[in-house]
Amino acid sequence: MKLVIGCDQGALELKEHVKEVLKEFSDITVEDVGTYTTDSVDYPDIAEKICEKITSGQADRGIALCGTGIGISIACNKVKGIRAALCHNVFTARMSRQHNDANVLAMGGRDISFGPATEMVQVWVKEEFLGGRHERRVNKIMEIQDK
Ligand SMILES: O=C(CO)[C@H](O)[C@H](O)COP(=O)(O)O
Repeated sequence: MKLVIGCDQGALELKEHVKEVLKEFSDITVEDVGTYTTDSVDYPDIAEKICEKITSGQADRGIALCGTGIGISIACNKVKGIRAALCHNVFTARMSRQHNDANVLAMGGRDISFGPATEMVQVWVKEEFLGGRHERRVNKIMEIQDK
């Protein structure tokens, strides 16, 4: 799986931690689209970079990080084809894959500590979409963006 990851200044340390976690998965490659310093940036710009990688097929899924995860998830969800899930624990991370087929995991660097983030990422990259009734609902979500 090709993963793209990005953050603003509110989640720089969490991004570096998540990249370390992802090194344990030999079948996952990670592209980091920034930001790379503590200088202030605008999270919608990072969201666009992450989503462009996914919608162009250069990445399968993404991890989007800002201070709370809220802004960057809102921005990602403006992009057609993106289902960004702002998750706060292992349960929501798992459900975002099983029920929502989320292709972007959003987390807050000022909210989630490294321990929970480790488990959330480990679960999220491996969990599969269950399909069935959930597929019908996800399809309806995707139809909304075409209205
Ligand atoms: O969480 C965020 C958006 O939802 C941002 O990371 C946060 O607003 C950035 O704040 P600051 O400019 O003070 O670093």
